[in-house]
Amino acid sequence: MKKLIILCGASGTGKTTIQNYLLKQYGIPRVLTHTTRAKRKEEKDGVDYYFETPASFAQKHYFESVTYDGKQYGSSREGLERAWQKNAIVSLVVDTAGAVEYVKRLGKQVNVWHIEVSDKETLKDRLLARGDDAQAVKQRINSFESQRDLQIPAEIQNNTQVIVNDCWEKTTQLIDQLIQKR
Ligand SMILES: Nc1ncnc2c1ncn2[C@@H]1O[C@H](COP(=O)(O)OP(=O)(O)OP(=O)(O)O)[C@@H](O)[C@H]1O
Ligand SMILES: Nc1nc2c(ncn2[C@@H]2O[C@H](COP(=O)(O)O)[C@@H](O)[C@H]2O)c(=O)[nH]1
Repeated sequence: MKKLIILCGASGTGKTTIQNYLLKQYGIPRVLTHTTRAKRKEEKDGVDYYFETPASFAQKHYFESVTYDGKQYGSSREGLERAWQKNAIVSLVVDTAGAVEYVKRLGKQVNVWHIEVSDKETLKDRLLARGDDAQAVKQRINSFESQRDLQIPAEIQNNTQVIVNDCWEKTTQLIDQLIQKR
């Protein structure tokens, strides 16, 4: 059965870093999604996201879409199928609302990993270290969506794997165990 690993959690917890590790270490492809937010330094269209204008975003058909920190994000069935053509296990980074939607619609094909940190204060430092603008970091950390995503939604609590990403070495040890168990 084709499988989808969903990575969710608050901003700065390390979802994208883990997604990149899965790609590099295990060849697990990423499902690309669409957004209207501005590109960050180093990000590339068609590699990190499909970057859209509000008009081009509105023309696409999405499996699910959300507004997060004032910007639009959406994932498509085509994006998922494209990744599944490369490999039977793929990964997708979405917010917790997206995770709930995928579990509702794809059931046992989905494994949700909720990425957390023990000390919320480290999130701001991580986003600043990533090169994000200080004002944008403040807004992002305080956004309703990032605060909400610190917790696992009740609907998916029983079948979500928690990964506490405080120490990268411990995180990779746990991920290696989870992948090898499969
Ligand atoms: N275990 C860790 N220890 C220290 N820094 C880390 C760790 N994991 C990730 N980081 C760093 O934290 C920053 C944020 O990580 P990342 O971009 O993966 O977070 P994210 O959850 O995808 O955030 P967002 O939702 O805002 O896109 C990056 O600079 C990354 O290198
Ligand atoms: N529900 C969805 N959430 C998505 C999608 N693409 C990304 N995201 C989530 O948005 C926030 C912000 O992302 P960022 O790259 O601007 O930091 C983060 O939680 C992502 O997981 C999507 O298609 N659907």
